[in-house]
Amino acid sequence: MNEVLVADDLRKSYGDVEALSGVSLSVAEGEVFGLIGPNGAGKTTLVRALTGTTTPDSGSASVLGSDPTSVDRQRLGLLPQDFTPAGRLTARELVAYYAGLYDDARDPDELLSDVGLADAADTWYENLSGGQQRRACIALTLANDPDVLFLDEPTTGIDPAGRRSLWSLIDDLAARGTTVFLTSHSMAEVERLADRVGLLNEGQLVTVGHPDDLVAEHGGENRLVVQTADSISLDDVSLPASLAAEVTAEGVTVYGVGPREIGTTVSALDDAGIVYESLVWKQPGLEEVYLSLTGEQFEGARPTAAAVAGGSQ
Ligand SMILES: Nc1ncnc2c1ncn2[C@@H]1O[C@H](COP(=O)(O)OP(=O)(O)OP(=O)(O)O)[C@@H](O)[C@H]1O
Repeated sequence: MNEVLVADDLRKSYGDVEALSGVSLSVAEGEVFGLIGPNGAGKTTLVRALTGTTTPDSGSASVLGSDPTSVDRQRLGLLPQDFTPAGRLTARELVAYYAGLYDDARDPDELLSDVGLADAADTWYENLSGGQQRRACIALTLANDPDVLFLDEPTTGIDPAGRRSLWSLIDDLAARGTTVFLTSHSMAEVERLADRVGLLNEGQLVTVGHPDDLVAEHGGENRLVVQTADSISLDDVSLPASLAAEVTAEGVTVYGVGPREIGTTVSALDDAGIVYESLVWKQPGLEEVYLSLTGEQFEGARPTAAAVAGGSQ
């Protein structure tokens, strides 16, 4: 594996706040690595340590085999979370300005077209919508056709269609060998883009893995969420032994329901005379992984045995 990014026991404190408490990871060439975690978990601090914009208290980092402060800037792209360029330049002028900082840069109009801003090339940055501004910022980070791209919450404020087109752009970049280090609060974004995901919580990397593997390991069970008009009792519901059900404020949730058990479960509810308004089958995703590993509660976690009516044999 050709390691492009390496963090080794990185620690960084701001006064009493320990933003990074010994983070180690490595990212391979061409990989899209998604970093998730609650507000204040240390994601931006980690990006800053990897890009040489902050100095860790201890530990080490390397990018493309060099210290982040001495790596060839021509090969890196960085979109910070709170980046605001000059407002009284048009989108084209802005991109051309940033392209001018590099020996070898891409064509500004091509960059604007890549991020879906070809029609807004002559609009002042300050007159672009919030989502268009973010897209213009992404175009700037691509001016030098970087080998490694850091995107700190790239699609915040971008509408769903714009977000999807940027996801395709990131896919294309990764397919061409660009290594992408992405932070995001959108689980859908990370699930869609990342080859591997790291969950940072209180300065520590709690888990790292392929999204599917993390979901299988930490995501909990499939469940059938049943909404009923009236409150119900589970006394007469005869479920297969592998399933468990819980009465909720909305009706009943049945846990452990695989695709093959949906029919049996619905029949058991019908046989017990339960009248439902809606039935939704839910599979766990990265959101469930996130919530369970950060210790937050979420609807759909199988409750403790005492609160659950188990199935019959
Ligand atoms: N320059 C700084 N001075 C003081 N404290 C800081 C500084 N930068 C970060 N912190 C603190 O370090 C912790 C981690 O912050 P960081 O911005 O890395 O988190 P984050 O995971 O990126 O959060 P968010 O999702 O809200 O962007 C927070 O408690 C933050 O207040």
